[in-house]
This record gives sequence, structure tokens and C-alpha cells, in this order.
Amino acid sequence: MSIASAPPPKSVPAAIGRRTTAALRLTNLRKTFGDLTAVADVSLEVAPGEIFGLLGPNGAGKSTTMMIACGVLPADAGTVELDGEPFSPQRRDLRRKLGVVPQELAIYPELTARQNLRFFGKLYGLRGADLDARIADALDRTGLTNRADDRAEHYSGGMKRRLNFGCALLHRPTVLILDEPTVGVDPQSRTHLLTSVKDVAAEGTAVIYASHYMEEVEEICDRVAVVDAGRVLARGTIPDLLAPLESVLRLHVRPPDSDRDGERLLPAAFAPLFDRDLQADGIVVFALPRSRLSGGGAGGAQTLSGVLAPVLEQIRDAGGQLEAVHTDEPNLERLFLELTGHTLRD
Ligand SMILES: Nc1ncnc2c1ncn2[C@@H]1O[C@H](COP(=O)(O)OP(=O)(O)OP(=O)(O)O)[C@@H](O)[C@H]1O
Repeated sequence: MSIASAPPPKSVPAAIGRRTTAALRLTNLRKTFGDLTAVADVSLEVAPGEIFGLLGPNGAGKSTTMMIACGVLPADAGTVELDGEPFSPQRRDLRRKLGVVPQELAIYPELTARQNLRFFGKLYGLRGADLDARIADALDRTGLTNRADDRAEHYSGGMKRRLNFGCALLHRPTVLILDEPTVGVDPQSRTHLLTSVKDVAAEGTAVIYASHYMEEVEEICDRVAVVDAGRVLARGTIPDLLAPLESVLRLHVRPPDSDRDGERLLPAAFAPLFDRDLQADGIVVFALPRSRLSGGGAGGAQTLSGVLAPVLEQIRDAGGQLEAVHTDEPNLERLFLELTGHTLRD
């Protein structure tokens, strides 16, 4: 894992050098639109069979990165390598190794699912029995076999997204680029899509998956790059990224009028373990990071129950009222907040 503070390293990330054959390798990509820097410096690599998440809020530069990766947009600087070869839009042979599911639907509404798949299959040079077999496989994977001969315009949003996905993997790409493929889909289609993505990766396809849905990225991605303002802020496996974060227990206490700052609510022996924060609504929040429990020193380890029992007793005896107990567990949203100072949904 690497958590970089700005400015990020210009050099190629260490993880890249370790892999011999990345299916997709982006190195120091940069893209500006007039005065706006959409992608400041993005480097990453995706191995065969890996699902790599690009996690960032709206406007972070995910789509621009994806569009450069698939040759739709030229980069101002940086390189794209596909299967070990330098990639440019002119390399039609290499383009066939890519499957792309753009954020906007790229299917023909007036055609049926089968006709859409046939159209895209032919674009990729598939013909005859092979094309028929792959269409049947794509319909099966996307759960659209029963509706194969209905026009796509009559499908639900989720079914259209599934068809969009099916069209991108018909030619069995080496690298599958997915740009927020679950936007606006119902939970059933979402689950179906995520399972299909995992299946495709298990067959050896390298998948790069852009999303601002933390839960999806946590669910399916092997590694993640956290991006904001066109930069990679952190990159690694999810356990490695979350390791520096710890779970924090928070006690929300309404203090008595005689002790509005809550200074006397905790027993003196345990008060140093807690951070105290007085909220605008008068509630005092006592935060206990778990790591502070393990260092019991000569007096022995302090367990959660060993600390909480006397603390809660003192709060009650001192006239405080326990209003709520929360636990903040490490997750990508918290990591993002710590790295950027704002949330993924800002
Ligand atoms: N063709 C363009 N012309 C001008 N600005 C653009 C263009 N494409 C993207 N941008 C800007 O570049 C920045 C990054 O956009 P991008 O679409 O790559 O972000 P994103 O992370 O994919 O966000 P979203 O999830 O909303 O798609 C944004 O500020 C966006 O407005």
C-alpha cells in the first residue's frame, strides 16, 4: 500500500515494477481541459484476473482516465500499455483486447438484446456458429435469455445495463473497463452485474472498475486506487489500505448542568484513554480508539469491558445521561475522508 501526501510521486509506483505482465498499465497520465486539470497524475496497473477499483467522488477524473485507457481521449502526457504493448487508438489490433462499458448506455434501443449482441459481435469480427454461441453465453450471463427477442427500449434500467455489459464482453476481452456500470440499477440487477464481473475476472480478464460506491468496490475489488482531483491518493489491497485506520467507540453523553463540558464525567484513571468533544447541541462525545485498550502497561491490559463498566458507572453517578453509543469501523469512506477532508458523496 502507499498513501501519498500531495504532491504525489512522479515515479512509477513500486507495485507496477513487481508484476511482470500487467494486462493494463497506465503511467503518469495527465489530461487538462482548458484551465481544468481532470487527470493530474495517474499511474496504475491491472493484472490478469484482477478487479481493480478506481474509487473517487464525482469529478475525480475516473471517466477521463477510463477514456484515455480505451483510446477514446488522447492524454496530454503519460502512456497506456495493453498486454505489454504501447497502446494508441491507431492500434486496432490491440483495441480488440478491450471491452468497454461506458457510463452512458451504448446499446441500440430499437434493437432486441440478441440483435444488439449480434451487431457488437460482428464489429469485433465474430461470425457464424462462434458468434451464435457467444451471444447465447452473453444472454445467459446477463440473465436476459428469456427476453432476448424483446426490444431493448422496453427493458428496465437494470436490464439495459446488463445488456450493455454483455455487449462489452462478447469478444472475450483481455481488459474490461467498467465506468460506474451500476448507476441507476435496481438491487437485483446490481447483484447480478457484480456477480458477472467477478465471474469474468475469475476467467482471467483484467477488470478496471470505476465507482463512487464504496460498498461495491469493497465487495468486488482486489485492489483499489483512491482518486481525488485527478490524483491517486492511495493504492493497495483493501485490507492494507484500511490497516492504518482503527475502530473507534463513541459515547454520546448529555452532561449535567453542573458540568457542561463533561470534565468530571469520567473516572480520572480512564479519562486519558478518551478524546472529549463538546458538540453544538450540548452533547459530549467521548471517543475511545481501540488501540488505546491494548497498552495496559505494568497494570495489565485494559479490556473494553474493564474500561466501560467503571466509565458508565461514573457517568451515571456524576449525573450524565448516556444518549447513544457508536462504533466507527474502518472502511473506504473513512479512508477517503482522512485523505481528502471531504466525503465521497460531496
Ligand atoms: N470534455 C470535457 N470538457 C471539459 N471538462 C471536462 C470534460 N470531461 C470531463 N471534464 C471535467 O473533468 C473533471 C473530471 O471529470 P470525470 O468525468 O473524469 O470525473 P469522474 O470521476 O468520472 O466523475 P463522474 O463520476 O461524475 O463521472 C470534471 O471536473 C469534469 O467536469
